[in-house]
Amino acid sequence: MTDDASIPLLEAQNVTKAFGEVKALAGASLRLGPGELVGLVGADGAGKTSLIRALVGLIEVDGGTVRVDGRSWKETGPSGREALGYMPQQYSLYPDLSVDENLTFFASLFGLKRKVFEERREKLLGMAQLQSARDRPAGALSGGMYKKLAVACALLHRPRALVLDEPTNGVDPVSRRELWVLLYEFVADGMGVLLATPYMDEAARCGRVVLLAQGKVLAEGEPATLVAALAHPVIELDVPSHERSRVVSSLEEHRGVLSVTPAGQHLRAVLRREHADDVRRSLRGVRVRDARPDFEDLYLALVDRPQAGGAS
Ligand SMILES: Nc1ncnc2c1ncn2[C@@H]1O[C@H](COP(=O)(O)OP(=O)(O)OP(=O)(O)O)[C@@H](O)[C@H]1O
Repeated sequence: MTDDASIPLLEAQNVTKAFGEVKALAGASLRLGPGELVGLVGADGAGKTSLIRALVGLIEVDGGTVRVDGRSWKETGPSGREALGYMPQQYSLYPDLSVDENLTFFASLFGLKRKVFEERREKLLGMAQLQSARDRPAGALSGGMYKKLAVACALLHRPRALVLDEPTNGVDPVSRRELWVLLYEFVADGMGVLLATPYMDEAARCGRVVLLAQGKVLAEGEPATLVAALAHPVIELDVPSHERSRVVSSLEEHRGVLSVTPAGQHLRAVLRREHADDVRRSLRGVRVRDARPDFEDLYLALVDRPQAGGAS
């Protein structure tokens, strides 16, 4: 890999990919630079895995271009992979091998010299807080420890870019936080990290997000900037539980409502700006207050009724 910071580590431009009749990617673009933490956000089936697979050279695209460090996969050949650490959604470690043995196995795939490997192993075990579990079979680790070991294996060869497909799926909140602390450390060291996530709170923690729906990018930018640009008001409603389903149905049918979601004891709704007064009038008898928009509001406003737009 070159050290030219102006060249993205990974870049997809107008990528299309169909599986039979299904258009998984319909002109998606994304770039990842050094020291960036980019979140690829979208619902199930939005095309996140397909875009990631295209970026890491596992599937050939039908149209558009994919570049790793400024070169196509054809140009780099397998050497392009050395630049990347990749953790797919179903990451397979060897369940009967211990933590140490799994690391040893993956190090051998990358042809690491013994001394180099031993140094990196200790550092990674320390970062992932797995030292005390090093002799435990991978199959006996908790979900979070397993994921951290998988990340450690993906980092053994010191990639400049790390690509993670839904890394915190099925991970408890404490391990999730530990994983995030690790990711921030990598990014602070100059690594580019691309992570696919269906979780809005995780998306909001990324430096930049790319919102994907039906294989297309709906919006891209810094989460706080995107939220600030949401042109539609958000309200919270106090609705007694026996009234909830009726109020939800009537809101969902209203053309002025972009999304309705339960929020603890309340309901939360994003209103189309031009119909906001109309919606409020229709809620006579319900206690309504203005709410501060968050990333989930933005996402739902864009994805639920994408024709409405919302963030520029
Ligand atoms: N190998 C494949 N063969 C057929 N269809 C596929 C294949 N891979 C993906 N698809 C389809 O392409 C679309 C996008 O799938 P993809 O896995 O990229 O989405 P995703 O956003 O990663 O979803 P998830 O979070 O559920 O993994 C889906 O409709 C999916 O069924």
